[in-house]
Amino acid sequence: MKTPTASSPLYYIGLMSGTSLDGIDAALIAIEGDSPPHLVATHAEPMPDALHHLLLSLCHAKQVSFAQLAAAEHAFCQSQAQAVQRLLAPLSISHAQISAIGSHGQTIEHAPLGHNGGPAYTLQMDNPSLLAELTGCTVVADFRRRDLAAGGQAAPLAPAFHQALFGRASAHQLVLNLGGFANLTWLSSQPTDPVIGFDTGPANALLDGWFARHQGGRFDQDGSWAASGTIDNALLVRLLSEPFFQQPPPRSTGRELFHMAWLEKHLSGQEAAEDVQATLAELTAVSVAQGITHLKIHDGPLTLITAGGGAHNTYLMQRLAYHLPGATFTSPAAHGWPEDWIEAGAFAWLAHQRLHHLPGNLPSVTGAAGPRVLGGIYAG
Ligand SMILES: Nc1ncnc2c1ncn2[C@@H]1O[C@H](COP(=O)(O)OP(=O)(O)OP(=O)(O)O)[C@@H](O)[C@H]1O
Ligand SMILES: CC(=O)N[C@H]1[C@@H]2OC[C@@H](O2)[C@@H](O)[C@@H]1O[C@H](C)C(=O)O
Repeated sequence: MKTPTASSPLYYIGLMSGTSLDGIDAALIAIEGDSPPHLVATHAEPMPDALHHLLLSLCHAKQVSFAQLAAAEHAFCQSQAQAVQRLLAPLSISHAQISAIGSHGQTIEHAPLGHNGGPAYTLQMDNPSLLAELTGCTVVADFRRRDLAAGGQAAPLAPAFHQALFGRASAHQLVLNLGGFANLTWLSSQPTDPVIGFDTGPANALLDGWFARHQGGRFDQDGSWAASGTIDNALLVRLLSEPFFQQPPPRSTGRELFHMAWLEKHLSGQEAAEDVQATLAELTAVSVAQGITHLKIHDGPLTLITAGGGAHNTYLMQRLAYHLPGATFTSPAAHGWPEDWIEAGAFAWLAHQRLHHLPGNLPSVTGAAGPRVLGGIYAG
């Protein structure tokens, strides 16, 4: 196994298609010596409408045929291969120089506590064998299930990567990812303190779903439709009564709990659609602020590195600032990592960890019995 040195970096590609189902993010990273991973190039492969709707329907399907699953998996893998092709095409780095692709796969369902008394499971649709065949690269995949097997939540996994990227600063770091769901990572200024990380609740998944239903289109640009509404406090209280928001970490969640039917259950039917959108943004802002309060930070002024697509939602960011008075919001771009690329970068880094037999999880975050080497290798 090659070891990275300052003169010969190792290259990895991370492929992430998150719970927003907006597209496949491809990030090429370089690992040189002991330095934090470096972002070299990126490509966002848009999710074709047909695939977006197919995956969304699978996430909420009560019954699925094997043929439907196979069709979705095949189309998804073709898009992944396309993403790799388009990422590398303008570069002087060839497929042969890629140590491995880290493929997250598409989360279809996540039930780390099991369902109705059944075993814990987390399901990422993926076809790493086909991806290895289509790209000629070694693929590392199935990152979550080893943590689950060790009694962990299998999510969030990004906190370990946040530590690799930002953990050397002398001051504390608080990283907020606003994806389909939101998660927080706390890196203390004392490197010996355990990393804390957990999902705070829904973010873009519900905002996108309500927007698509009432306005058409994929998402509420800059949160302008939400900003045109009024927060419905009674609705907010009903939404926040969901026990998940009171659950102590380790905790993770997804579309199996927070879906459109969950929202509808709490609606009186009298609400204006834009008021619901404003209230959903408020739900994200309040649940993140409550998550931060739960951390009881006494480590200097609060500084947040905000990442994920929700960091572009101006209205949501204004509501977060309102609920976190005195906090400073920074972009990870200051560390060379623009907000949209951290998660894809995380799965590239996890592939490196796997090839070097290094742990990928943080038991202090997921609750697993111990550090574990995550993922399986599919030779190129
Ligand atoms: N300019 C913008 N205004 C409002 N929302 C935006 C904007 N840009 C991106 N978004 C939101 O970000 C979402 C995509 O975010 P991201 O790529 O972080 O999600 P994800 O990869 O599915 O995340 P995760 O895996 O963490 O759930 C879009 O679906 C949209 O809701
Ligand atoms: C099961 C799953 O796919 N979870 C995602 C989701 O999207 C955000 C949040 O919920 C986080 O827990 C996780 O993704 C990131 C990459 C993580 O594991 O850190």
